Amino acid sequence: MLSDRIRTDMTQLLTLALAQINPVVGDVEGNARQLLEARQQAAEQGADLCVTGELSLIGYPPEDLVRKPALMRAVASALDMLAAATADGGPALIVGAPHAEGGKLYNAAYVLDGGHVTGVVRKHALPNYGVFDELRVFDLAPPAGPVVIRGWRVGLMVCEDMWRPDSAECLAESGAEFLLVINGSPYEVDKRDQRLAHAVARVHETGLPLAYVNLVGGQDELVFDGASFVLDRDGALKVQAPAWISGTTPAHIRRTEAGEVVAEAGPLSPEPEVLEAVYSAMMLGLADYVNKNGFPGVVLGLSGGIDSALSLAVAVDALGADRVRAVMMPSRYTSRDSLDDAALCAELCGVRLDEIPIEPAVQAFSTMLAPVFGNRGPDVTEENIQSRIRGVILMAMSNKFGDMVLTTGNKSEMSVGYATLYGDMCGGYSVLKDVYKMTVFELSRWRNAQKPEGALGPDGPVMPERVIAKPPSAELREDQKDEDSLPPYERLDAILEGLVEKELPHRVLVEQGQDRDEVDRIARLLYVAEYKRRQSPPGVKITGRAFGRDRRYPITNRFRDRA
Ligand SMILES: Nc1ncnc2c1ncn2[C@@H]1O[C@H](COP(=O)(O)OP(=O)(O)OC[C@H]2O[C@@H]([n+]3cccc(C(=O)O)c3)[C@H](O)[C@@H]2O)[C@@H](O)[C@H]1O
Ligand SMILES: Nc1ncnc2c1ncn2[C@@H]1O[C@H](COP(=O)(O)OP(=O)(O)OP(=O)(O)O)[C@@H](O)[C@H]1O
Ligand SMILES: NC(=O)CC[C@H](N)C(=O)O
Repeated sequence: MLSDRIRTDMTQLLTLALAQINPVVGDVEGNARQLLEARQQAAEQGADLCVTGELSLIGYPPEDLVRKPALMRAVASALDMLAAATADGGPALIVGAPHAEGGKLYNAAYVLDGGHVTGVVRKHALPNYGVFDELRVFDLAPPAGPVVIRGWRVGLMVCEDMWRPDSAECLAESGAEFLLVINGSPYEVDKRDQRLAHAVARVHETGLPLAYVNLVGGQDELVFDGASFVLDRDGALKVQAPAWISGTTPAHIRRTEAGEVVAEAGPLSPEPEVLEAVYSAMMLGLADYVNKNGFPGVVLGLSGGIDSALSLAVAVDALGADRVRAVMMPSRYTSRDSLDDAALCAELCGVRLDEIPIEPAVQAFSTMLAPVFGNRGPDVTEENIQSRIRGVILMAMSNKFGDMVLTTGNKSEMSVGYATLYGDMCGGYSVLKDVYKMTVFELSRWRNAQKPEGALGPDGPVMPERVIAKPPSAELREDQKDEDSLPPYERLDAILEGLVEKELPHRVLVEQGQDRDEVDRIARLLYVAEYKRRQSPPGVKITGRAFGRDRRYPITNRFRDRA
């Protein structure tokens, strides 16, 4: 190790390994093994310092788990083991872990080197907005000075610390040579631009290079996209690690003869385009949910419609065709086209398709309920019974074979409550929950034209063109079309975009060309459907206003926006 240090000092070069690991929340031993593997890779790349993401030892976000004394005991023994492992002369290791001190609990970065803990930096800025609730479980620490690692004064920060100026300012004033940020930053559309904007601002304020290391992988609704990077002291992007995959990317920080510290050019992975990123988030979110929770695979209802066709494609790409099974459950309203389209989707994706007609169950319920319903005519009750029968069948398949039910509702439907409680809403997880119907069309066209990196599904199309082109229908009554109950999806999604994503007053939407009555009606449906959303399964967060933690409204709520 001594010879390594001398080499580093002589060349004035610090080699970092930006290690994107995929921890499982609560699996301290398994995560510690991943940290050792990352450090091994870093050693093979000749790194002096292996850097991992925020709370890499316990997974992020740990929520109330972090307050369990038994978890903290497991953390302490894992840190002892990891510190001891650094006595071998290999790279120093930065691990994200909770840190208890003076009766308080901090979200911290540990520096392990030469067999010891050589530094602990506590997070100063705790995010408490959107999906984050860190003030609930962690205490705030004052901004800190740099930590010395292998003769370098490193400005170490934890995630949100980079999103405000004070930590970086304090580090620069107290002599940091470069900024190093460990992150648990979940993906959302445009998130990369947000991160870069904050990182560039910190670089410009301090004149220091900045290295940013993120986690990768799915944790319930959140998906961490990796995409770690390094900026030079002028804000130029010098290293870009790949999005969506675990692995270790080398980066070099150099002291020049003029006494400046610069980031050297290294690997630059291309930035995925928006649809590819959204699709990758859905794949990784589902794969990690299913695998980390120990399901053999998933089962879903395949109707011949676009939502279940796209959900099937994502599942096959994420898990492989042999871990996905589909069920067509025709009723008297199911068209020949729907039967054919479902069969074609299953064939294109290479999955097993079972057919279970629901008519016998529909008849049985009709007979059973007739004495109570008396002479009341058919209405939405009978529509929902069909949807619920399908839910019962899928849950029975899940119970019998162990596969998790993949629910298929999209954000447009979940916004206005166009789904049946305990019917098509039943299931364990959803990949479309946070994408509007118009995006479902775009994603389907996109996936038919290309296969994303890492996908396990077919090279060619995943659904016949007709599934994308035909008018959406729930087929719960004769000739039913979604547009009988809802505005066309172009209009519906534009209104929802305004109401949900941008929280615009109705007046502004009307100024943008929307119809006042339609906006008021959709807003009412949005408020009224809150009860359904509270009972809906979790699903991949894609937008900045995912239903659930990002957007919290009361269920019991008489407010109506008149502005
Ligand atoms: N505030 C509240 N808190 C708790 N529970 C509340 C509630 N308000 C109603 N409820 C309960 O919810 C029930 C109504 O909800 P629910 O039974 O789901 O039924 P509902 O929302 O009335 O009907 C479902 C709608 O979704 C459409 N759909 C169904 C299936 C698939 C698709 C599709 O295209 O994907 C569309 C269907 O055509 C129909 O228009 C009430 O009878 C009541 O029991
Ligand atoms: N005939 C069917 N066979 C199998 N599953 C069905 C059938 N009809 C509906 N489902 C399941 O219920 C979900 C809701 O479907 P529905 O057809 O009512 O509306 P949708 O939101 O337009 O969905 P899709 O575009 O998949 O048809 C479907 O995605 C599917 O999982
Ligand atoms: N874990 C964090 O502190 C994350 C918060 C930060 N704003 C982000 O999304 O990247």
